[in-house]
Amino acid sequence: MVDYSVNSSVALLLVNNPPVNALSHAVRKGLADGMLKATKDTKVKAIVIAGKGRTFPAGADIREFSGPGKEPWLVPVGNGIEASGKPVVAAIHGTCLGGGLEVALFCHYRVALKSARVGFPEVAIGILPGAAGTQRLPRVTGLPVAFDMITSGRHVPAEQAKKYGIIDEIVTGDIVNAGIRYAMIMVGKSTIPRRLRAKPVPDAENVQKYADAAMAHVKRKYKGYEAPVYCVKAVRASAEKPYDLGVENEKTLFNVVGKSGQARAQQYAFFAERVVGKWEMPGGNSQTAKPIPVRSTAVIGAGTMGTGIAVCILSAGLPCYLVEQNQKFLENGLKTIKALMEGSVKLGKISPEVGQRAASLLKPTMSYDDLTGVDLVIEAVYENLELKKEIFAKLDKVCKPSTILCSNTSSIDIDRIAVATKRPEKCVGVHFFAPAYHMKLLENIYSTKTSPDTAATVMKLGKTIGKVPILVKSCQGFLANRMNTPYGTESGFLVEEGALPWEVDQVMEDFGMPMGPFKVRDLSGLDVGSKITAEIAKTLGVTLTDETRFMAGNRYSHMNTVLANMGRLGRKSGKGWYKYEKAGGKIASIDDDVITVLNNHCKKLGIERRTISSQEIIERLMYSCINEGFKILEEGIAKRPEEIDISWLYGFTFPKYLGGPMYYANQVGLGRVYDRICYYHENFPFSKHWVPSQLLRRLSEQNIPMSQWMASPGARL
Ligand SMILES: CCCCCCCCCCCCCC(=O)CC(=O)SCCNC(=O)CCNC(=O)[C@H](O)C(C)(C)COP(=O)(O)OP(=O)(O)OC[C@H]1O[C@@H](n2cnc3c(N)ncnc32)[C@H](O)[C@@H]1OP(=O)(O)O
Ligand SMILES: NC(=O)C1=CN([C@@H]2O[C@H](COP(=O)(O)OP(=O)(O)OC[C@H]3O[C@@H](n4cnc5c(N)ncnc54)[C@H](O)[C@@H]3O)[C@@H](O)[C@H]2O)C=CC1
Repeated sequence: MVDYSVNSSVALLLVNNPPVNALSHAVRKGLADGMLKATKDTKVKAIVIAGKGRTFPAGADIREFSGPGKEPWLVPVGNGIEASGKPVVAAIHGTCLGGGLEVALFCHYRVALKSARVGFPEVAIGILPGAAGTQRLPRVTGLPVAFDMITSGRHVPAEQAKKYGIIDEIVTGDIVNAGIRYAMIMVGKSTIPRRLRAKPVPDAENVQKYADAAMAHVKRKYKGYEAPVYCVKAVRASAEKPYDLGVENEKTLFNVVGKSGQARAQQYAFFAERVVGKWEMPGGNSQTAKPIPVRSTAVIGAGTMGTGIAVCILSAGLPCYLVEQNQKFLENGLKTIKALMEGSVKLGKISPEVGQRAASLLKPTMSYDDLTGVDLVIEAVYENLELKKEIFAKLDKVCKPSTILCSNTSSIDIDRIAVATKRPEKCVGVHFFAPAYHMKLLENIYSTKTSPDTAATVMKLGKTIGKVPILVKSCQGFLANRMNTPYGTESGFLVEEGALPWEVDQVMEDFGMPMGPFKVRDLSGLDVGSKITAEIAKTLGVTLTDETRFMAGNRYSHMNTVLANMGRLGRKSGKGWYKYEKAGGKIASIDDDVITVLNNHCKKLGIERRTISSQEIIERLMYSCINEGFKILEEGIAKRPEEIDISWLYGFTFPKYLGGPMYYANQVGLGRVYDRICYYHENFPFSKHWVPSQLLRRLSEQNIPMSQWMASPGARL
């Protein structure tokens, strides 16, 4: 795991643990043994630590965190490195993260390729740097940078890291050779002044000010997450305690936060994100399918979604046609894209060069004939099957035979659109989430005819444009919207039965959702929901009135439309489920008028309002969705619970510290969740979403935890 060699007078400790050279037990042992050997060998005058293959160690082996762990721990290994009288150089390429950066900070010198990145991403997996990183980084960078890097987990490019003092020199060429050259220059120099443990933390007297600011920041930005709070406490101690006590304190904090449910959930989410990249569908999978190269693209429709999607594509440096039917909409769309790109540059999401290049990559047009040569088209016009079919038929005629035709439809079965073409195998759904330039989920949808190569192409495109792509089978609403539907429906029923909108919102925000369901409705507009309901009613032949309580035998709440009909459209009209400081305002406050409307509505319907507990609110909103999630698995719409959890984490900003709704269900206990679903089914027989999933029933009755079920696909159904 650590290859040892001596090159003239320099010993090389080359970590060899693909793919990311994680600091597993064998690597730690290899480093300790290598240091011992190099120290004893009188011919060795300096030592280089580097990584073989793609990277310097990218951190501890996260999989080891679920076991008891084994000595040697990283701190004693690091102490051995630091105590060496022979200069030790970390030669860094790729990603030097977490424990990897801690190893580098134990070394006396650090050189890096310009393309390398360093960072402490532990906070993202619910822990803190536990091998003295919280004590050593502040001694190099000072407190503000250390607080920022450790609580954000951001990866810092090598040149920036050099400015912070983390990297001593940017080198070129082969990293091992560059490390050895640098080490030879350091031969004979005392290592004592390079030992970070003995250095003071700069500006330590102002620790209170920096720590308070950091704590206020993390409590606001990472509300509900425990790890950032622990990170602040650990870094703070670096300025308040002698080095060894600071390290002890870090260990104590690490042991608490590292054993928390949040850490386990966040580590599950880390691996779930990687699992969904290994997709499978009838006829192929991520290993066997071949994506076609995408060098040019087009987006049809310059509305809300089309412009957002174009921004994603342009930010990745890909050329993009933007096609509209209406000149004014096209001009407005271009203005939106320009503003969004400028905003991305300002926020540092893209470089100014990429921002400038976008102008030449974007090709607005009103003519489909320009699209002959593009590799991939994304349609984002109104949600209307006939219109989408018309566009797909047109694209099928003008585009070259290899062009992949994608639809951003939020609900229409892809098969129903693909029939309009002679290339159904090249038709696929690519469902972005609003705002498309911001939300990380890309829900790719295969139809009965989509080929694995087409699926591979959109999965790869997702990664290229910085999204987390998942692949699911087509059905009405697909995975994300279908599963999320009971969340909205049940919140509507809860306010009819006695809860107040702000009570429901508060409970769900305390649960961890960034915004309660009624604030979300106000944000997207009550008219939007009301129009969708009206469309469904039309299809079902139902005439909606204020007294309507059922649609096609299913319970229904008309309250949203009642408010929308009063002109209460949400934020945009200054009133909705809440009232706002002005039309377009953002500050929501409780509105007594809504209570009056609700009371009148309930009186009309003969509903006696009652007190509803927080527990019931969470169960009704979450368990109804979880039940649907199990049906989605039963039907093979998603292959694994990980696809479901990722869709909620990145499509609906479900808190990562709960892992995702399916992981959460497993934590609650599938038996309990199933029993409560049965209870609600008995009490609310007219809501289809409470009909218990058969898969959940089986897992619950046989007492099979989801983790076991996930690990043995053969046991599925
Ligand atoms: C209280 C608990 C008791 C526990 C006892 C043990 C105590 C030990 C004390 C430890 C004290 C030290 C503390 C410490 O050092 C903390 C850490 O270092 S935590 C880890 C920090 N590092 C990270 O979080 C990096 C995570 N990885 C990434 O961000 C990306 O993988 C990376 C940027 C490195 C590369 O990205 P990319 O090229 O896109 O590749 P993939 O992401 O697809 O990864 C490829 C492959 O590698 C697997 N993998 C990646 N990182 C790790 C890792 N750190 N451990 C294990 N495995 C890792 C990844 O899952 C992929 O494999 P698949 O098989 O494909 O899933
Ligand atoms: N708005 C949202 O939050 C989300 C919407 N979607 C889906 O994305 C699609 C687009 O939705 P929005 O962007 O919200 O709609 P939108 O109404 O903002 O924009 C649609 C645009 O398409 C243009 N258009 C219509 N016919 C056209 C044609 N024949 N050729 C070229 N352009 C044409 C219109 O002029 C309009 O500018 C829909 O299918 C919707 O269901 C998906 C995810 C989220």
